Amino acid sequence: MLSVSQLVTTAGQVPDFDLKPGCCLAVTGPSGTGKSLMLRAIADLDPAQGQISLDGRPCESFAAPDWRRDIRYLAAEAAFWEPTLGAHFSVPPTADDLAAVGLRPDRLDAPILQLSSGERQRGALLRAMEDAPRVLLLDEPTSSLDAASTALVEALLKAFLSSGGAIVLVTHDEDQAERLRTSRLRLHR
Ligand SMILES: Nc1ncnc2c1ncn2[C@@H]1O[C@H](COP(=O)(O)OP(=O)(O)OP(=O)(O)O)[C@@H](O)[C@H]1O
Repeated sequence: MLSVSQLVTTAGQVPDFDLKPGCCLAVTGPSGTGKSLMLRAIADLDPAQGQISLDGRPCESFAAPDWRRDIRYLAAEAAFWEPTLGAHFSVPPTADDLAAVGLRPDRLDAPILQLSSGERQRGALLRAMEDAPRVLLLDEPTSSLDAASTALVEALLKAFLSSGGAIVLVTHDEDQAERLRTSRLRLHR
């Protein structure tokens, strides 16, 4: 489904990989080895050399919004530009959607600045999963979460994989990498 070949970011060369539907590539490695730059390059947010394709179709042949609709990037610190979480969705998430990540319905209408970092992180993940993307590029998606919320998010990600989605997961949590991954990539200095 997602194929990455000869990718070079400003941090260096990324090993080639192919990701099939239902598969999760866990990317680990010391700080500063280019994990985030790799995700940003795949999302076509930063210039990079190399070939990236989806279902055999090269990234360059997609209009940028179409590529980023299919290949959804969630930054380690997600940006918000509307006053409330709910305003970031084209269709507001249902109570069940919110419960899947442990968010109370009233969090949708609270000012962004009144959300905890964990609530913002879970809200940003729900937003990234809106409209059924094909691939999720996740940069430390549970870094602000307690164990219970992390378990909810991991269950949601497993359901996404079961439905045929694919994930590139950057994480410093080796146990999480082992729980979710179908393959591993370790970046070195
Ligand atoms: N836009 C940029 N231009 C040039 N260098 C950058 C840019 N963004 C990050 N870097 C540098 O590239 C290197 C890799 O950064 P990156 O954020 O990808 O690391 P990382 O592996 O994700 O680290 P961490 O685990 O701390 O999040 C770092 O040395 C960083 O300072």
